[in-house]
Amino acid sequence: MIEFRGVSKTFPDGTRAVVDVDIVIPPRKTTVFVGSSGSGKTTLLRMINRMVDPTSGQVLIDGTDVATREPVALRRGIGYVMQNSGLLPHRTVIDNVATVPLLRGARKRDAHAHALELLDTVGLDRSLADRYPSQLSGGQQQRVGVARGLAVDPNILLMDEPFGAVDPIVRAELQQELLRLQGELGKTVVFVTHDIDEAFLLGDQVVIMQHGGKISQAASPTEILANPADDFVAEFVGADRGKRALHITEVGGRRIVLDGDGRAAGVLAS
Ligand SMILES: Nc1ncnc2c1ncn2[C@@H]1O[C@H](COP(=O)(O)OP(=O)(O)OP(=O)(O)O)[C@@H](O)[C@H]1O
Repeated sequence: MIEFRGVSKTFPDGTRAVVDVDIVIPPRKTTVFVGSSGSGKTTLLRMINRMVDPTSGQVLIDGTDVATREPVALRRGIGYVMQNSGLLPHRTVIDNVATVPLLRGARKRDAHAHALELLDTVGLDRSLADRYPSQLSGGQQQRVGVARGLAVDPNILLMDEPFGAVDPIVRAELQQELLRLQGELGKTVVFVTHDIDEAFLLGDQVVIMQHGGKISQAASPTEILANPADDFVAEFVGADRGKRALHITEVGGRRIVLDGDGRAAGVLAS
């Protein structure tokens, strides 16, 4: 479990990125931070692995304040996937995936064997292992990024707009793939997006951030759609447009919430 207790972040130039955030992120579920540009989503995410430290308040992982953890060691135990994959351009796919395990002292042969398995896990052909990132499509690069994030077998996987830079069809594929993976792996996933449809599709818990780094609502997609906390949320999720008359359908054993246009708005926990 990850817990934010009264967390604020003011950058040295005076920008108040996050203001007094209290939130519990349950284990083995996907929590999505969604909001417009500059609402503090990335800052909040980065406080989990100490890429950013709060100005006040605490971030706890399983009851331990991350401020007491050595940042590099902390980061090596938490998967991190970012937009544009963040792959090292001069290293092959397999070396990119194996980077952190090798830094942690794994033997090269073991790290590579595990990296190949991870390519299977994220749906990539092993024949791509010796390519360089520039020789892959955008969607393939993102899959390598996810494989790299999983390479240390983390309990927590942080994903910062991981599908933001790919076209809509590939994006939909990657979203489905993440739902499948999460069904198998059951990580604590914290995901940042500015796309409310993506948030509702992927999130067990959706955290709606408003400009100025405050949380407007944190709840399941269905709760948010049924009972938006305020006018900001209602407008942000489109509830005011009457488009989201919800109904539920079953696809592949999962209960999917559809909006008035028949678009997937969320998946109900079974
Ligand atoms: N290092 C920094 N120094 C000063 N201000 C910063 C710094 N990093 C972020 N900010 C500011 O803090 C606010 C929140 O930024 P953050 O990146 O967390 O937002 P976001 O919701 O993730 O936005 P986006 O969707 O555009 O990535 C913004 O106003 C941003 O300009």
